[in-house]
Amino acid sequence: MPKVSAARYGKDNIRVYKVHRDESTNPPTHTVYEMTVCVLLEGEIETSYTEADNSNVVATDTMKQTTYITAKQNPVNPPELFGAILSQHFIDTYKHISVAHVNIIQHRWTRMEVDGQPHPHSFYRDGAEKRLVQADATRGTGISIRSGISDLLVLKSTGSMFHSFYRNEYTALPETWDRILSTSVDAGWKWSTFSGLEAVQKEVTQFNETHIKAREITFRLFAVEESPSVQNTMYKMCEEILAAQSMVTDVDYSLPNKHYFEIDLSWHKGLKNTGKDAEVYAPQSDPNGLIKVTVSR
Ligand SMILES: O=c1[nH]c(=O)c2[nH]c(=O)[nH]c2[nH]1
Repeated sequence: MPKVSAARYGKDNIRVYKVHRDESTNPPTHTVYEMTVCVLLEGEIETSYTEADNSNVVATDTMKQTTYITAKQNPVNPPELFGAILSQHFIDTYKHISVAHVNIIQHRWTRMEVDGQPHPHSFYRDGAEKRLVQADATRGTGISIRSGISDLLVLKSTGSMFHSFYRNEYTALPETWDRILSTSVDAGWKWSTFSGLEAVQKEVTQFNETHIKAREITFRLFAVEESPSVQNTMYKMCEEILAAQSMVTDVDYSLPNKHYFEIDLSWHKGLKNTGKDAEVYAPQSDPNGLIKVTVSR
């Protein structure tokens, strides 16, 4: 007899925008937030699959409406707090729901500078980088949160090496002591499980601080390190984030190695464009290296 061994369902791609208006300035200063939310619920929902029993189905439309109402009635910044409030709501409200998974992708709206002044209500998208939160409320356990960043595209034009790697008859790659290093940063830091919403609220200032710190560590080590490999540089980033925030138990990075190939132009009038003479390179779309790590305390 087959049985449901895992099931969750919900609403994905719930797009939410919220404005905060500070009326104490003239004109009022607006701060805007935009996010894409996914809510997935688990619990005693098997019979909706096996017996067409919808009596235990919280409609995915209800999840969307709940997301809007929760955003209206609560802060959406930091997104970790909003995710915790929203996920806790579902297990508090529905006794047959045991786990609520809330995923938040926060998009960038950076304030414009106009005539050297921060503009009160105009913003621009300064890149594809996203701030991420996965907040999961589990009945009887608490709220687990992973914060992160993704799609942060970076490049350094020197200060990266890759040599002394394993060589055999399948190895074509030459060693290099000076290469271009480019990646799209996807990083996360998992917080030790919060006992409940109050525990999240108590630490609310830590989330934005740690986001800023993790980003700063990523930038600084990427830039300053004489990188011997993607592996070693990402490990050092993890170590520093763990050292910077005692409530973080695990840090993970997933880094594509976006290759830039030298182009030999010597066939054209002996043009020198390799080694120390290399100036024009061919950026590669694919294939790319992909290096992942999780470092735990
Ligand atoms: O930093 C790197 N790590 C690798 O594992 C690898 N493999 C490769 O071909 N180039 C690189 N670079």
